[in-house]
Amino acid sequence: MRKIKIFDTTLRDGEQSPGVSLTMEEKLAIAEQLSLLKVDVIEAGFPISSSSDFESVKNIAQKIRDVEIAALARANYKDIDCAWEALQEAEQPRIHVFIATSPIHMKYKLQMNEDQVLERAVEAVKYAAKYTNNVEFSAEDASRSELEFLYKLFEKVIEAGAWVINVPDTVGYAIPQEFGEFIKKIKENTRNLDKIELSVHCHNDLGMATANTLVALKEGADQAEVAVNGIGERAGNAALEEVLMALVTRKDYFEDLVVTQDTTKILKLSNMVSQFTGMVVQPNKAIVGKNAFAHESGIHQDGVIKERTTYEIMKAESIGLNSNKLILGKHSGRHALKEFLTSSGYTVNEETFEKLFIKFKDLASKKKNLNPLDVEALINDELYKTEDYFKLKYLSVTTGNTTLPTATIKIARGEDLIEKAACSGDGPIDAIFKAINEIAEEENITLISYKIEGVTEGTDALGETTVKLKIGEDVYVGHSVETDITQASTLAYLNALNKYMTKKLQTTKK
Ligand SMILES: CC(=O)SCCNC(=O)CCNC(=O)[C@H](O)C(C)(C)COP(=O)(O)OP(=O)(O)OC[C@H]1O[C@@H](n2cnc3c(N)ncnc32)[C@H](O)[C@@H]1OP(=O)(O)O
Ligand SMILES: CC(C)C(=O)C(=O)O
Repeated sequence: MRKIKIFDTTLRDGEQSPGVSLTMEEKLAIAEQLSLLKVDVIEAGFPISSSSDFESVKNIAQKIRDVEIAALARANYKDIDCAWEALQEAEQPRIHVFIATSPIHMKYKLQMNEDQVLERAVEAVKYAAKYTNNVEFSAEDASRSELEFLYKLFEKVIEAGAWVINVPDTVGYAIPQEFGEFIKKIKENTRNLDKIELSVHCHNDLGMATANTLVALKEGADQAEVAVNGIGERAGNAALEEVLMALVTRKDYFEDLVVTQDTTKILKLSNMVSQFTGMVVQPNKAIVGKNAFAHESGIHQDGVIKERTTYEIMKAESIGLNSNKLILGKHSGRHALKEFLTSSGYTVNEETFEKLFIKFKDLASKKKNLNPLDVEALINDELYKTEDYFKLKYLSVTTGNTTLPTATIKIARGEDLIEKAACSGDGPIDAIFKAINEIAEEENITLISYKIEGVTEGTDALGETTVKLKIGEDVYVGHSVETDITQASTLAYLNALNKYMTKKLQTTKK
């Protein structure tokens, strides 16, 4: 039997998805869920890339136990020092050093030749190994690199102290059979590779990240680098839920491979990542899409009623879908909500619980059929909200086919200064956003996307609103869940602005 390690890079490569910017609280919440799912390694960030990445890695390293915490570093002393500083309080720290090895990357990007890259890689791994014996080395763009060069380089970095060798398909170029052969050759021709761990990190540019990962594991790789919902640079990374469920569901095929994760935590984690990143999961997405366990056509429904396995290869409960048997509604009391929180893995103090209970009752009285996802969205909103610098006090919107859409809004700014604005717009939402901008008085705010989706079906569905604002150089994702879509849009816009203000005020204090 061979234990496969699941290395999650949602917080590092996942956060490299265009337009995604997670707050520290959101990153910590995701890390907590990853730890409940029992991933083996959490790549918490790339500390040198920004002070907020540094702080997030540090925070996660302090708080998340029983999991290896990795931090990324280029092959230079400054990056490695910074990664190590951020990892100081980690129970099981890992420094992840990388350098590109393909002719294209070496020639054009690094402007280095093979000897220089080899020397730099060895020097960097030796340096990182002074801090910890848990050093991972990645040969960026390995799948487009010369094999002979990789054998030599890997041997040297293993000698220098690397404990994990990672083979990334950085640009998602590999084809499964070919990638399997590639891994096999690396295993056969690299001296001492059997004494350490071999990893793969596959991107999805041609839609083959999961397939490439699985074939590599079958050929002897020990670790799969994945991200929740398959998010990541460009078309994303191999999806955690796909790799994991493939290994579990096709145990007959992957007979000698063992994974130790709790798959029932998948759906909650997927929802959280989707909510915080604003990257909505496509309905037909494998494992976590809302259609993944739904049957629409009669012949399929008939089959499933007679015998579930006719059309289902996995149980919905195995990923945490419908596992909660308590029906929450407007007649539910504190005990039921507490039970829901506990069984969903949330721990809250009494004060937060009371706030949540009031919000829950309010929601339940507006919405007849509460679904567990509605309640989870409400909990996430309450638990991981940012400081409310701008607070909504009053909102009135008039619109109609013969009326100019107009929004009147009152917002508490900072401690207690109440400001008022009234604006008209192309539609009610446009009018609301203009009125908020008038009060916020921030220059260079650009709305780059606005999305509203029903969390559940029906006209009383919760509107899950996601707003992305570009302010200066950064993108801020605001999120809100309400039954009233004008209110949801206002709160999502304010949420994005509050994230911006939190960052701005933190920077001013420093
Ligand atoms: C495949 C991957 O996912 S790699 C991780 C990608 N993630 C990121 O890039 C995170 C966000 N990045 C950033 O914030 C910035 O790029 C920073 C802070 C990391 C670096 O910023 P800058 O110092 O301004 O450099 P910039 O990004 O413009 O260029 C990268 C430099 O690193 C060099 N470099 C790239 N990879 C490596 C490496 N693995 N080891 C050593 N040097 C490297 C490049 O050659 C270039 O060097 P040059 O300035 O001498 O030409
Ligand atoms: C840093 C490495 C592992 C990476 O993200 C890639 O090559 O895609």
